Amino acid sequence: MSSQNLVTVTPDKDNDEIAIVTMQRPPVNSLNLELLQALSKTLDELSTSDFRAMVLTSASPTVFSAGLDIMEMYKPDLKRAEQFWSTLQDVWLKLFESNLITAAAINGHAPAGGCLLAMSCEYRAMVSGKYSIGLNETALGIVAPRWFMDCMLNTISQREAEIALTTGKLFSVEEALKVGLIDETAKDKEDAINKCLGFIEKFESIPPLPRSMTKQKFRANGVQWLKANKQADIDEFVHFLKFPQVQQSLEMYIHMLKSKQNKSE
Ligand SMILES: CCCCC/C=C\C/C=C\C/C=C/C(=O)SCCNC(=O)CCNC(=O)[C@H](O)C(C)(C)COP(=O)(O)OP(=O)(O)OC[C@H]1O[C@@H](n2cnc3c(N)ncnc32)[C@H](O)[C@@H]1OP(=O)(O)O
Repeated sequence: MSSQNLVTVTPDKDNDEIAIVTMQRPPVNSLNLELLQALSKTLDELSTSDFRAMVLTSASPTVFSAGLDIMEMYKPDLKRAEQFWSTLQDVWLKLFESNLITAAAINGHAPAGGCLLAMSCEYRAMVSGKYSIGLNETALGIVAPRWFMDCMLNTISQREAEIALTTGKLFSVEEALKVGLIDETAKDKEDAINKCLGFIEKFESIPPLPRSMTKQKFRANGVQWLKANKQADIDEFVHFLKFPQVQQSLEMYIHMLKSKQNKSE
């Protein structure tokens, strides 16, 4: 699949100022360099378009996004790893600071980088079911970067965030609702999108510029840190990948994912 097809943008059927942005990298929308590049390009295009709002969702029936593609971190080509991390930073900055009204229709699992994308939006409706969402990096033997943490702190309390991150917690849909990691539950993807549209409607009579400026002021802290430390953050990521213990943890995690599959056959 060419990178052009990894993300689709379609106007909402009832309101052509709202973009439905769909990630479609089977099987689980894991965020590899190409999907991140497609997201980055889409966010650029949206920022200069007539769309005033977007709903981020996934074409998978059970997974919003499985987070970063682990294969981008396991025994990586270091030049590509730099480009990968830099593109992830750009996607986060563009989405978190977007002038558009942003909402996530979370139609399935959203671990780690998947949770980051959802938290970067202003509103989250998640389909009920046996899905999970959270920053589970420590469970993989890796450390969520500071700006992942800042993003979670923009969503739930510091105490909940610290416990969740140190334990690598993946919240069930009910737990996520209780701590405020999601705003609403939905019965299916269509319902989740409709709930996001309901959130977007609240801004019908609010002028866009003061709205987006207010949002950006609320979000300035985490953003300023990353903008000032972009290269240092890339260097730290690449350095981190060189640790044998990190590679070992990733290898074990990949085996675990594969054996999980064998068990259910
Ligand atoms: C201070 C130092 C700072 C420096 C920073 C350094 C490091 C930190 C770096 C980054 C932070 C990391 C962020 C991340 O996002 S890491 C990724 C975390 N993701 C996960 O843990 C999710 C793993 N996946 C799952 O749990 C499940 O797949 C699922 C999402 C619940 C879906 O389950 P389902 O049963 O539907 O699918 P399968 O498990 O059978 O998967 C199908 C297929 O996809 C492969 N796969 C799944 N997830 C990933 C992934 N994240 N990356 C790559 N591949 C993935 C899986 O292995 C199967 O592959 P197969 O070939 O066997 O079909």
